[in-house]
Amino acid sequence: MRYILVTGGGGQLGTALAKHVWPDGYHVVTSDAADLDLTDTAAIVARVAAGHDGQPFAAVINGAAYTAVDKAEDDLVTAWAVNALAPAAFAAACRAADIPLVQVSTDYVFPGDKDGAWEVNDAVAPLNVYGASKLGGELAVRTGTPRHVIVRTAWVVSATGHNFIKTMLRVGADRPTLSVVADQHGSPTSATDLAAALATIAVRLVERTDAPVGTFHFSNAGATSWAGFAEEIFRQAALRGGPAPAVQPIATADYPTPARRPMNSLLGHSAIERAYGIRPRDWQAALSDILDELLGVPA
Ligand SMILES: NC(=O)C1=CN([C@@H]2O[C@H](COP(=O)(O)OP(=O)(O)OC[C@H]3O[C@@H](n4cnc5c(N)ncnc54)[C@H](OP(=O)(O)O)[C@@H]3O)[C@@H](O)[C@H]2O)C=CC1
Ligand SMILES: Cc1cn([C@H]2C[C@H](O)[C@@H](COP(=O)(O)OP(=O)(O)O[C@H]3O[C@@H](C)C(=O)[C@@H](O)[C@H]3O)O2)c(=O)[nH]c1=O
Ligand SMILES: [Mg+2]
Repeated sequence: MRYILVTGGGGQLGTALAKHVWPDGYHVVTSDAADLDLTDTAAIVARVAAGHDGQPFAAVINGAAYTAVDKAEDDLVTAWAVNALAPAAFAAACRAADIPLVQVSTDYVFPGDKDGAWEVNDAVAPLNVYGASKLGGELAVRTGTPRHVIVRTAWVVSATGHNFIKTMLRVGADRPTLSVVADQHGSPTSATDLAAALATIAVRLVERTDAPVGTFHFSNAGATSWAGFAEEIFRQAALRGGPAPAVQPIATADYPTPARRPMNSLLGHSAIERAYGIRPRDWQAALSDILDELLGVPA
């Protein structure tokens, strides 16, 4: 049996990685905050070294993070502990055990001032504490262990956990109109699709010493704004008897938040397709699967 340690077992991605159908012989071992506190670097190193059921881990996927973007502005130390120092501990432990590490990062490492999609070698310049702390995690992994893959993703959504779809459905049930920013652009990502991509990468890293390493981007295909995303959520929700409030497009300036966010965080997929043959499906199709789970299949 090949055991893969997955952190953030209670989060969107960790849940999807546990549900993913892995190849025969692979088994996911999840950890959550209750059994492995990621602010405790010694505990991280010990956990990776301990392996599972008398065997060393075959790989680690660090799916946990401090993801509360606005709260991070006032909680710098915890954000950096979880998003930067914990990945450093995973890198050190994976290097010592000679096993691959898959680290998940974010579109928020980019400043958002590009016209087209961000490619993997574009210059990073985070606008907020969350993005800066995630960049710290990238640097720790990139310099800490050679057998690593960093996958930047964006706008992660699923039927479980906290995310934009669930917020829109909850708030949309109570209000006739929702104001949503229309000038921030990006690509929504199904946690299920992301999990499948990460599983492909992890298996290849485990089985082939010549598997591509480095930094890649994964999101669902296509681009939208948060307002465009909200409109499509409600269009598809209405087909399932869900809420259908009007979406009022607004400017970022009219929706003040503690953290600044990138105006364009669209991610380019050419690197992950070239290295791993991964081609994401459209975000609207991924959304449809999530709404099937949340609201039922349309009549
Ligand atoms: N959500 C998004 O829109 C995006 C996410 N990403 C990245 O994707 C990855 C997965 O995100 P996602 O699944 O959405 O995140 P979630 O917020 O759904 O889950 C994060 C998980 O991290 C755990 N965690 C947080 N702090 C600690 C800690 N101190 N010790 C142990 N566990 C901790 C949480 O546990 P608990 O709940 O128990 O605190 C939770 O299970 C992360 O690396 C994130 O940065 C990238 C781009 C977009
Ligand atoms: C709820 C709500 C949000 N918004 C805006 C705020 C923000 O610009 C945008 C999305 O809101 P969220 O709270 O989901 O944004 P946020 O938590 O910043 O989402 C980010 O999370 C981190 C973890 C990432 O890595 C990013 O890829 C991204 O997904 O929509 C509205 O305009 N109207 C609303 O009613
Ligand atoms: Mg959020």
